[in-house]
Amino acid sequence: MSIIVEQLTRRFSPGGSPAVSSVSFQAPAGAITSLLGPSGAGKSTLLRLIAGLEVPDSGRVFIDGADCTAQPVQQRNVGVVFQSYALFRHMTVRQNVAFGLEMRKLPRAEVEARVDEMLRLVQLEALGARHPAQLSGGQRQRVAFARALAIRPRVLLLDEPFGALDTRVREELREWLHGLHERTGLTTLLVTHDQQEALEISQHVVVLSEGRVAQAGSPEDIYDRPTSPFVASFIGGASILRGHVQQGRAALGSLALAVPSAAREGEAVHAFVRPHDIKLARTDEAARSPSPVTGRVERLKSVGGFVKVLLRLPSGDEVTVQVSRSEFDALGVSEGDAVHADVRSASVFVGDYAI
Ligand SMILES: Nc1ncnc2c1ncn2[C@@H]1O[C@H](COP(=O)(O)OP(=O)(O)OP(=O)(O)O)[C@@H](O)[C@H]1O
Repeated sequence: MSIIVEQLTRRFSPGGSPAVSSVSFQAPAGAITSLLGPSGAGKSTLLRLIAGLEVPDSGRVFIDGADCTAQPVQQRNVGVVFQSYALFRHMTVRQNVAFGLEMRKLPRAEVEARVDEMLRLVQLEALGARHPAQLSGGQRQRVAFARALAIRPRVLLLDEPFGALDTRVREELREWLHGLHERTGLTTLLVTHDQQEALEISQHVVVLSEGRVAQAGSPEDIYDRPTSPFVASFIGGASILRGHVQQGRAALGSLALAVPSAAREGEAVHAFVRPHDIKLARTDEAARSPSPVTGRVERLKSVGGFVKVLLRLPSGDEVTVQVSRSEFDALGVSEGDAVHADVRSASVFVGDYAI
């Protein structure tokens, strides 16, 4: 069941800027769609508008092709999971999962059968008699999923569901959610500010900035073909190079890159270069690189299996390059050394960089 949002706007104060401003997008049926953006971009407000927990000033929400803008939350039949577990502390896991079913006055036997099914689905069969306080954070969040899924929702709406958990549990649950989605096939909207999470888990990504859609597309589109400086800088930890159009190319220090077709001679340009899109080579191997730029290693930082190399280019720009530990060992450079930097890929935009 698809979710379609048309020109949705929500303003919290009459004169203020809208939290969500003329937002339109489609979440394809059966896919996980991420709503990705920095804090304050309007992600949660958008999710709440789709859930029916907020009323839009204008615009429409369609679930499975039907306009549900005027429907209250209970009638939309959506499953929602928030960052805070929002479990009832005085109830057992089973009672928590049964809650929505009892509200809907399902027969006792059916409630019990559905709770068993949900606990199996989230792999918590053995913990039904426990109270939330006796569970780990990850287990509590799985109970929240079981509760949301028990009502057989048409779509699943997730607001930073792993936001309160530590990195390792978060990564485990990301995998777990992937498996859960494969088993249920439910159309899912996931609010996250974590680009890694969005790129890894979803088939469709809607990037939001200041209440508007900055770009929507597949994770590959968003990562490889950012259409604005905002998306290029928000995704992928890129370094920025500044320069001008010279002889139809972006002259960025000693680099010359292709420019967008609209660029005029002499106009300011800037480029975003991702840390793994620069290949480093020793200066005595320069001949192998087609257009090498020589930079100086300012700082080296070892981070787990890779090394971050902070490079100062002759233009004065700084770029961060990421190399695997084994590549770095083979390179054999130290702070202060000169190295050749071969930029393999960059996103070039016309204008000065300003965010
Ligand atoms: N109930 C509210 N009353 C007034 N302003 C609100 C309310 N809810 C959200 N806002 C404002 O709307 C804007 C968008 O907030 P929202 O929570 O949707 O962003 P977000 O992208 O989810 O951010 P975060 O990741 O920090 O939760 C913010 O400026 C926020 O202060």
